[in-house]
Amino acid sequence: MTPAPAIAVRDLQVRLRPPRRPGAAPAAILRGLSFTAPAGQVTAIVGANGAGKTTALRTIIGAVPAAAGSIEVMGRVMGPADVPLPEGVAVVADASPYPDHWTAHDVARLHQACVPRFSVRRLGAELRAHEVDLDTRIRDLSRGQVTQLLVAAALASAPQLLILDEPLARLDPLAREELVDRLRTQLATEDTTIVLTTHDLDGMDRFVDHLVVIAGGRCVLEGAVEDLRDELVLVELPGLLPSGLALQGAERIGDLTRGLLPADDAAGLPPAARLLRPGLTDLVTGALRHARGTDRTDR
Ligand SMILES: Nc1ncnc2c1ncn2[C@@H]1O[C@H](COP(=O)(O)OP(=O)(O)OP(=O)(O)O)[C@@H](O)[C@H]1O
Repeated sequence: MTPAPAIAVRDLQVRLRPPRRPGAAPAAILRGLSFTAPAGQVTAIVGANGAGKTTALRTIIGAVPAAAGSIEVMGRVMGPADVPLPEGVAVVADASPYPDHWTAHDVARLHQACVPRFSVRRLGAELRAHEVDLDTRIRDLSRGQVTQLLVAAALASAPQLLILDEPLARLDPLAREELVDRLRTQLATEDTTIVLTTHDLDGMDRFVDHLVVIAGGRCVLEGAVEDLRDELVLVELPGLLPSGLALQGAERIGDLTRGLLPADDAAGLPPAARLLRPGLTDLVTGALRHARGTDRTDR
């Protein structure tokens, strides 16, 4: 049974005026985006650069106004008025929201004043584990260390729902692996729902439960990863595609044509076809290529 959604977004429309062009008409950034993030699971929101992932997260947390649609976070209907996020939601933005002359001690004081479950001890332990100095001003930390500070502050809030925008982008490979492990532990020990945007799917197959692929401000693929891997097969065929056969997100790799097909349609494939279980990256790249209409079958 699918768990109740921690986040439910329906037909979300966002229009934004291009920055530094006050006279320009607002452009449609989200165009009817719908998806859910099941409670107690890890949802990854992925898509091409500029697809609208950050805008979606910023709209969900109330930082960007929606032109239409509905958002529910842990059962609370958000917007259009200034509805605060429910208690128990922590957000790791893609940049520091704190004044850059602050240190980790200032961040701790702020959270202590506003978040009932915040643990200063946990913040300190998290930062010391990653060798981030608590007395250094934010402007003197590296970008990766700032990410560590934002993640540590979020984890020290003992959140029920943790929303992270591109948390892996600025981390070195080891720190990235460690963060995925920390989030896994958080999920296992505190049953925290995790929703993150990322471009980095390497090693995420066994971490991500629910996948949301966004292209052009809409969701083009959504589902439980294991269900999607059952419902779609990755087909590899030598040579060109036989006429009448269309693979989703098809690409040519050397002499092979490779793409996704609903598992129910696999019976009609030529005998030379190899059928594989798609990984997370196959699902995402296939969906994005298909959404772009750049399926390459004839070269
Ligand atoms: N404040 C803003 N005002 C106007 N347009 C914006 C604003 N923020 C983002 N956009 C535009 O909205 C579109 C989506 O941007 P967004 O940052 O949501 O994409 P993204 O999927 O997170 O991209 P990336 O993977 O590169 O981080 C882009 O075309 C961007 O230029």
